Amino acid sequence: EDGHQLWLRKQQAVPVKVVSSATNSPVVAMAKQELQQGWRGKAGASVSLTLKKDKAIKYDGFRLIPNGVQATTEAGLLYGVFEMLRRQQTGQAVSEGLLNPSYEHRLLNHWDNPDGSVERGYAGQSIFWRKDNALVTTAEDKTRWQQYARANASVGINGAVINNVNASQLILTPEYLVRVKAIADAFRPYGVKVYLAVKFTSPALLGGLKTSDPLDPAVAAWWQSKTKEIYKLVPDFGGFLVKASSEGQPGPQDYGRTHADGANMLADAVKPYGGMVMWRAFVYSPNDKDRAKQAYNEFVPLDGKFRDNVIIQVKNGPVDFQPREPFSPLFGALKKTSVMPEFQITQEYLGHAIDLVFLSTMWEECLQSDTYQAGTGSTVARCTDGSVYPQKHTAMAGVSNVGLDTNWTGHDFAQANWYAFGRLAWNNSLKSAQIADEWLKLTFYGATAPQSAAPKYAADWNTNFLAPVKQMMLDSRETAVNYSMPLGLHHIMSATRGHYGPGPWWAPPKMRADWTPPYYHQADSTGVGFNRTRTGSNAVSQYHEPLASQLNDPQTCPDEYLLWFHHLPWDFRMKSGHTLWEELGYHYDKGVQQVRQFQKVWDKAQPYVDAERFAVVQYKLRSQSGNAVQWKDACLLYFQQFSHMPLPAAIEPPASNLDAIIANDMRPRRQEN
Ligand SMILES: CO[C@H]1[C@H](O)[C@@H](O)[C@H](O)O[C@@H]1C(=O)O
Repeated sequence: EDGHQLWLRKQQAVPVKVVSSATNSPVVAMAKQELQQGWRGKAGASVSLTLKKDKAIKYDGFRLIPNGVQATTEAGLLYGVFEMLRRQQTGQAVSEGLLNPSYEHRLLNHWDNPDGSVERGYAGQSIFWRKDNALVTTAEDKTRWQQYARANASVGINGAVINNVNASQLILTPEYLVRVKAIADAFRPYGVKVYLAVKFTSPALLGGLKTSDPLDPAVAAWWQSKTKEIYKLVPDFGGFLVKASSEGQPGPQDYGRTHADGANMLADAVKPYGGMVMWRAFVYSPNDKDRAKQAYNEFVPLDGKFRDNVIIQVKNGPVDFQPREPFSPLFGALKKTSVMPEFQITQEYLGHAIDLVFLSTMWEECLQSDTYQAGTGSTVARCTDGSVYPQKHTAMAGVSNVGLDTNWTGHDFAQANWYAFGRLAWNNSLKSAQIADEWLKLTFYGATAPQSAAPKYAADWNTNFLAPVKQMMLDSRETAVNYSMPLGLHHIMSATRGHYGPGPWWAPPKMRADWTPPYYHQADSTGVGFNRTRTGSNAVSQYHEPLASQLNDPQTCPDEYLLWFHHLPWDFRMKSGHTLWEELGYHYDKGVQQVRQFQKVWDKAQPYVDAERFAVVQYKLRSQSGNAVQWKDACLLYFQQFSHMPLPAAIEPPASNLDAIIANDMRPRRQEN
């Protein structure tokens, strides 16, 4: 029951009078309802909701004023109400102040397919689409979409792309568009807009055209009429998201055109309605053998060539949502083009719905990385929110982890990642510690005791639950890096188990060369790591100075990125004084020890958590602990074949041998990349 309600649990609210000068639109009505359901301030207080011109308020931001909220948009009022309630529920003062969002568009991307499956989804089937093209909207669908939209609104998320970027043309058929409209109708009172991912060859596939060449007038006309059809059903439709010329998806390059040609053609179609095009930079291109360099090479020459309602959507790192990557150099490269970060909330490479990993620290690390685009302080956050170079539009996207599971996200703690994404999209300088603190209080405070419990409960809860569990969350991502891909290792996960668990040894036959080991780790008797320095692929040159030189030199490259940028001998002397080989061993071992520590923390948390969630999380931590051992043993034994060195005596000896581990990994399974 509690888990189902996410961080929005039923409150023991007290009466409140709401005074509003705003017309009673659906959004304003929702703001009132939330106040009445959740008010924990002074009983009988009166709260005003005021719509008023105010130059200091940006986008759908708001002001907290004495006893009320003031905004320029209805959504701003709703966000202001949620902010007041959050503060009441987490014991913070509801002081006055101006709160503006960092980004204009704060979106979830759902990789949901028309058949109800979710690509890289670990929380059950899609909440939007069902098997067998069942497109009739049920009362249950509607309720679920409303709950989903409400959760989004409570953290400021104002848009959702409701289908997979590996898009099917089906989504644009009249039958599917009817359901798109139903979803948009359910979202609207919460200020959440619907967007669609589109397949570039839809004009040929659906419209029967001979080509989908973006410069062909008939193709542009097809998109214009399709766009008109969509806006007729969904007048506030947000726009299109496109994955083009990547992983088998068609794109403008199939017709000898550029990404700009493709994006602009779609941008022109949605422009009259105020729509946006989010064009992904996650491309594969023959422009360089080093995959990490390709997006930059592809898009930098196009800077300034995009319409002003196009945003280039860039994954946080240059390869692919690995447990740790340096930031994508594109963030610091585009000056005349709007650029936005894409984070992955679903844990494709971070233990699916089994491992407890709080991703906020990873996103914070990326947002706070300095690109030096316009001198010191040009962080990724500032390069994307328009503070370094002005951007016509700003946005942030997160690949959602939501599915039909009763707790929405598979792992109870994965709810925190949805929450954290929203909070960071609203305020890109928030600290993960604050986000974890809020989420834990909202989600768990009083779960096993009435919330009005004696002060003693509050004190005990803070010491025995909040402090240790928060620390566990804050340490969890580094822990996952330690037991899976420390020191800059990347893309060494299993090819047979959907990227879960270790697999530095093998890829299915005929797999792309850049997915086939040892492409990413380059382990041999001379050492390990990918040489991206000036003597190697020279990916370092895509970064600005002084960072480029810092990364280029193994003596100054941070340990976290060492093997991302360098191929180093096994006996390379680390800053710690250990050899590289020893250091690897210590990191893997530390990761294992850390998960065991998490198990202890959670065991002690038992009195404060309802039995069901306690047991499930406990069980998952046990699996995670076993999986961490597997990662450690597999990777150390595998790399030892090349290092020919003994493992440090202080680390736990492997529990299994390499042959057995590999045999287990290669057990026939459905092959996935
Ligand atoms: C939607 O496809 C995904 C693919 O499943 C995933 O393995 C990879 O990380 O990224 C792709 C992308 O981001 O487009």
